[in-house]
Amino acid sequence: MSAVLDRIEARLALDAVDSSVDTVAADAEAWVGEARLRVQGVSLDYRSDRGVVRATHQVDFDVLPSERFVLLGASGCGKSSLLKAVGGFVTPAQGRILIDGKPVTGPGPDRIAVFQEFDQLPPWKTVLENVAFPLIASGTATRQAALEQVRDWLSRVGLADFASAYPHQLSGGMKQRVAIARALAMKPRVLLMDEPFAALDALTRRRMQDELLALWEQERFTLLFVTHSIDEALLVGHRVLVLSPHPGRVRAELDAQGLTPAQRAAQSQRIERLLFGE
Ligand SMILES: Nc1ncnc2c1ncn2[C@@H]1O[C@H](COP(=O)(O)OP(=O)(O)OP(=O)(O)O)[C@@H](O)[C@H]1O
Repeated sequence: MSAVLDRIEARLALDAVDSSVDTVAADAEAWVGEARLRVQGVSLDYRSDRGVVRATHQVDFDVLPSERFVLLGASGCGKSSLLKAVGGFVTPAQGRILIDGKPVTGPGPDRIAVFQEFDQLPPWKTVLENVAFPLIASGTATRQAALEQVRDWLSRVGLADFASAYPHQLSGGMKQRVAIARALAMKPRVLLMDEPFAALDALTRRRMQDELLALWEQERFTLLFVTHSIDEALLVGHRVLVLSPHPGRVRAELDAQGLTPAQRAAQSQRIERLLFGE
């Protein structure tokens, strides 16, 4: 794992030397063996009575193990569609998606998603049952083992005292913590997060971002995170993929790790120019 992190640091050092290079295509081949997730030339179409809507056009990116990778773009640029495609819920019209080198052909317990909506938790199940359900239903753990793991996960997200509460008894932030615990308990190869904090108030959102980063420090999970907030992208991501408006195409891939406040402000302005023009 540390070898991978060393590679990321080496990559960042290289990019610092040539900050005019937006994409990492130049040495992509050297990374092939290490990518946890590969998205190659992915175009996504939706068919309706009114014809075909192209959501993304020939999008490429790689995510390394333990990397936090962010998809950023304006509303309608296809961020959620890309996440759904990685989740196996949408089949690409062009291109392919690989997890650990194997093509994605449908949903699977190796890719678990956390969404923005608070109603992603079945309201008739307690917090404990909500987190245990995927572990037991997928056969990942026996009921006994699942319940032990769940108690551990609830402690890690600060909900040890709420195991027997129902979702309607929780705040929005607490519900998102349950969803995160439920996802991480499955130890997914890639954790998918679709604007998970967008429906929270600003203070809770900021706290949840910090908590997510603290959990990542402990668990080093691989994260694909969707947002339309430049600040959130630069806070959460090691790398940020900026997508153009509808249909989404790759505008740039930027480093966001270890930035000083001045560098972060510069990256933020750069992203604004990419998204909105001069
Ligand atoms: N089920 C669907 N049927 C038809 N068109 C769809 C469907 N889902 C998404 N689209 C279209 O695909 C495009 C991309 O949508 P998507 O939700 O992926 O964008 P997004 O970047 O996640 O937007 P937002 O930030 O508003 O959630 C949009 O034009 C949208 O209208």
